[in-house]
Amino acid sequence: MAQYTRVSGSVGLITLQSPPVNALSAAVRQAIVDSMQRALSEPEVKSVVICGQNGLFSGGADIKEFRGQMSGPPLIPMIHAIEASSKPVVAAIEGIALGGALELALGCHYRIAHSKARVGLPEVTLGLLPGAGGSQRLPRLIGVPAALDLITTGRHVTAAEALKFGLVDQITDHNTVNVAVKFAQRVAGQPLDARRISTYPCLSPPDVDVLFEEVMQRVRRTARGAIAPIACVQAVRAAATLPYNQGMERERELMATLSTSGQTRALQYFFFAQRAVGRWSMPSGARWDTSKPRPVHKAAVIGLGTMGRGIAVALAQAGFSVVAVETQEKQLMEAKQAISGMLERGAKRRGVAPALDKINYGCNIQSVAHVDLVIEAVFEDMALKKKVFQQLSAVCKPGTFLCSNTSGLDIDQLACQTRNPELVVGMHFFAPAHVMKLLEVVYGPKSSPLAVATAMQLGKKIGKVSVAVGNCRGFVGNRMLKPYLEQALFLLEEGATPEFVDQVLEEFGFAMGVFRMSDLSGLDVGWKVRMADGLAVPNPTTGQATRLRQGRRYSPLGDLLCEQGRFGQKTGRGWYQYNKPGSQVAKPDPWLHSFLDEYRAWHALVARRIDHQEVLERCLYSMINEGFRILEDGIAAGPEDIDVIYVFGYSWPRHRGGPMFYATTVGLNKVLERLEHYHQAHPDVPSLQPCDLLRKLVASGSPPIQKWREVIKKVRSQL
Ligand SMILES: CC(C)(COP(=O)(O)OP(=O)(O)OC[C@H]1O[C@@H](n2cnc3c(N)ncnc32)[C@H](O)[C@@H]1OP(=O)(O)O)[C@@H](O)C(=O)NCCC(=O)NCCSC(=O)C[C@@H](O)CCCCCCCCCCCCC(=O)O
Repeated sequence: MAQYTRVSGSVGLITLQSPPVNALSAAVRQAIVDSMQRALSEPEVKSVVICGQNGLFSGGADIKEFRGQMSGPPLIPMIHAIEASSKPVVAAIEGIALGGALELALGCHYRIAHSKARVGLPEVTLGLLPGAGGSQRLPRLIGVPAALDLITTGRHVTAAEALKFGLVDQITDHNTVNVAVKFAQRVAGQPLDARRISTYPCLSPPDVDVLFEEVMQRVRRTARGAIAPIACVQAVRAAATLPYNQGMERERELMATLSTSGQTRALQYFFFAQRAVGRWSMPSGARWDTSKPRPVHKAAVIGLGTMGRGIAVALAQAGFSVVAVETQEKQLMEAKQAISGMLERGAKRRGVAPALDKINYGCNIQSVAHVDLVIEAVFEDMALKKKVFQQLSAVCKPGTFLCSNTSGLDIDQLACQTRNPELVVGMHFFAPAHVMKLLEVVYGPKSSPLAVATAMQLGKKIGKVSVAVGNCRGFVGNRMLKPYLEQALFLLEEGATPEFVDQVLEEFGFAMGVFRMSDLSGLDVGWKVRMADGLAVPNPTTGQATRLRQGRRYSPLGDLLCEQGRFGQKTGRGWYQYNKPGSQVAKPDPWLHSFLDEYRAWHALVARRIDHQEVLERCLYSMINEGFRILEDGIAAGPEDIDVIYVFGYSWPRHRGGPMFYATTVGLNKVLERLEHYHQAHPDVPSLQPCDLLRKLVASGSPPIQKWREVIKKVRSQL
């Protein structure tokens, strides 16, 4: 757990040993305490170095331990004892020093980092604050503004940036432990009073109150209801205004609130969920650890509209050679210009050279003959996509993976157009594709584990969080979006306004309510799909029949707006009005309110008062219910997959863990009971009918989310 050795005659070397990230578990903390005692008691030892094994200092407190009763020596007194030591202690930071690990390093008298190391206090991302003295020592060491930045964002900084801040004393390109040992020998016997950070005054800028006010306002604006960023500001404020001991007391109080909050439980769940989705499996039994990906060197993108452009940029920025194809010369030139601009802006932001030479442009599909993988991103039209897949199958070299960026069409139908259907998968990016982190990798019944593994690995290489999902209409994300959108429309019919529904959803934590989001994406997208499905029909017969289609309740409100040319932001009118087409500032539209009044009158609907609770329950529980159906159908392997898709692709507030985790915080029995209630009131809305898996989970005592897979297995084996 930590090895103690004496090196170079007079240096006690404590090596943290707890794979994979040397987290500061109870056993590691005990070993540090024991090793420090030994180092202090051995007269030959004049100084101490703390490092981590395998080139990695430590990933901080062991997050798994937060779930249960804490045992072993607590971090705070351990770090105080190190700081109070009469012999100098040097932290040798390789790889990472995050959270509690950086707090440990701040308790040391000196910090030496490898040039490639990264340090940070990411506790805020787990719904916590640096609760082992980090919120009090960091501002004393690097000043209030820099500490506020690091602690409220949780961002990792490079060794070079850490040196600039004065967070580390030295950086090296050589063996960090050797450098630290030599350094420790040099400083042995020197006075330590000036090296104990807790004794430093906290130097604040003269306008510190204004600074805290500004930061607090920014944090409140961006936190979307998360409490940890606010507590982080309060803790740093305590460092700036109180003596160290009182600041520590404030840190403890704030930490006590955060560590017992539902938000930290959600964020810790999400931390592990993000990692769990990499361990994908398919119903065939194929898995991440038994399926080897094939290397991709050269990729192609077919269709250079908004999505294709973003995908080409994401690939080129990650170092892939890209062939970008658009069949019309004029569109190709426009796309080339747009892509070059995106690459240049991205490169400027990251301080690197733009990867312009990574992309070759072509008008002819023949130009993709030699690539390893193609991503088709043409219009969302099955006939067109089928044609492209036939052409690709004829043109590409044997073994080329053929992927579609469809957002919900049947992957199997595309695979059937090719000679090698096992090489076909969906790669569903989210707009803007070079920015959004999510990638749904969609396997059809014929997709091989090799194709899935290759797409998953490619996703990782271009910086995406990739989730493997099965093939069905809308896959996971868009399939769950359907009942959510549908409920929002029904609520308008029954008396709500777009502003009210959006306000409730934004207060819940979504970056954008459903109507603002629809205006941004374009109302015509869904309209075209509904027309293709025979749902949206021009001039339907009047009366009740227009609100009942294919045997279920249907709201034509979206279709009616589209018939008026109101496609959202791009036309300057949608659920809201905008100053001009393309503007992003949504304003309530009196025209829309009269339109809703007329619509209700026409259909003899009496507007009623709808409250916050009903908006949340109907929109979210119908979506969650669909999530349970997706699990039941085996489209997602586990609830973590759904939650990761929703946080990264649909702006679900991370501090609520994702829709399936949220259901556990509400209580599965409550979700079931409310769905039953709403289904009784709206029997013609099938998405409100609670699904079997939800009933089974409630009947089995609502097990914790980590145990759902066992129940899902049982339910699926009974089908
Ligand atoms: C470290 C990483 C950057 C590595 O990334 P990489 O991509 O290489 O690998 P993975 O992310 O896949 O990780 C590999 C593997 O390791 C697991 N793991 C990673 N970090 C941890 C960890 N810290 N703990 C446990 N496990 C970890 C990970 O899950 C993977 O395994 P899996 O099986 O899931 O595949 C990257 O992993 C990373 O960023 N890690 C997280 C780093 C982090 O966030 N660290 C901060 C942790 S929180 C912390 O340190 C808190 C401190 O401030 C101390 C708080 C002290 C509390 C004191 C109590 C105060 C009192 C309050 C209560 C008072 C009550 C009262 O008074 O009444």
